[in-house]
Amino acid sequence: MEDPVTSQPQAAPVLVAIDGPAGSGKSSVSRAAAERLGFGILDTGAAYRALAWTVRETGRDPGDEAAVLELLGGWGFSITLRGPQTVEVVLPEGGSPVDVTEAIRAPEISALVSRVSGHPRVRERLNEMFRRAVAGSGLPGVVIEGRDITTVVAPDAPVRLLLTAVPEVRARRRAGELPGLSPERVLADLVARDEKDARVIDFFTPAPGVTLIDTSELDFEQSVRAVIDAVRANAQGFAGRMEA
Ligand SMILES: Nc1ncnc2c1ncn2[C@@H]1O[C@H](COP(=O)(O)OP(=O)(O)O)[C@@H](O)[C@H]1O
Ligand SMILES: Nc1ccn([C@@H]2O[C@H](COP(=O)(O)OP(=O)(O)O)[C@@H](O)[C@H]2O)c(=O)n1
Repeated sequence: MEDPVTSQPQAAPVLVAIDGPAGSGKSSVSRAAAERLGFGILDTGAAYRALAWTVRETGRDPGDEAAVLELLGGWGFSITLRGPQTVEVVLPEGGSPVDVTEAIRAPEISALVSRVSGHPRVRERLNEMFRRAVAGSGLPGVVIEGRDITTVVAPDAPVRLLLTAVPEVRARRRAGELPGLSPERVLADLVARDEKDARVIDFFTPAPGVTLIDTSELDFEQSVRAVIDAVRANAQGFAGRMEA
């Protein structure tokens, strides 16, 4: 890709890969860290959620891999890599983009998404989409967060982190965002989803070379600092591209 001003080839963005279970702080902590570093952020879970939303909206069977792949052929997806998150999809039959930023966080979508994300060929297609989005972003760096970023999507990223926290802490945090649901129900839903997701990818154990950050005892600001410190500790060769 060329720099539009200088016409020189642009350097590929520095990648910071972050994985972790539900409620570990991946989205919120990674976003705050990315903003301070002057990097973009790609929330891959939002893509799986948007796909699950589309599967539901179009009445497809989430357990039918061929049906989900067929849908992907005509599916449009876009997500902002900087600033407030906006997620849009274009349905396979076309039409204007639909803003699903809020809708994809609904508990019905959380309950459905593991069925859609469990299909290996669907994962391959989304992974290609993630790599293209990052490579063509024109940004100095991008934090990519999800479940298999450190191991599958960007195993060669110079910074690879696994964020975690004990289930009770993660559920308490998530319950704070879902005031209509009891903490017990939130914990049960979160543990059930982690179990389903963990059948496909191990996001509890750091792979070789991945730094584990346990945020159970850290508040939000301490967690952001821990991520930035870990990025700095691995920043040989790209320190000049970070703002923080
Ligand atoms: N270390 C922390 N201390 C307190 N609250 C946190 C911390 N990390 C995340 N949170 C809050 O917990 C909730 C879930 O975090 P989120 O980033 O959505 O997790 P994930 O993306 O891993 O599911 C959010 O409301 C977030 O602000
Ligand atoms: N890289 C990823 C990211 C998300 N996912 C799936 O997408 C779902 C939603 O991801 P998310 O990151 O929004 O979930 P939370 O941790 O925010 O609750 C997960 O439960 C997984 O099923 C995945 O399979 N691989």
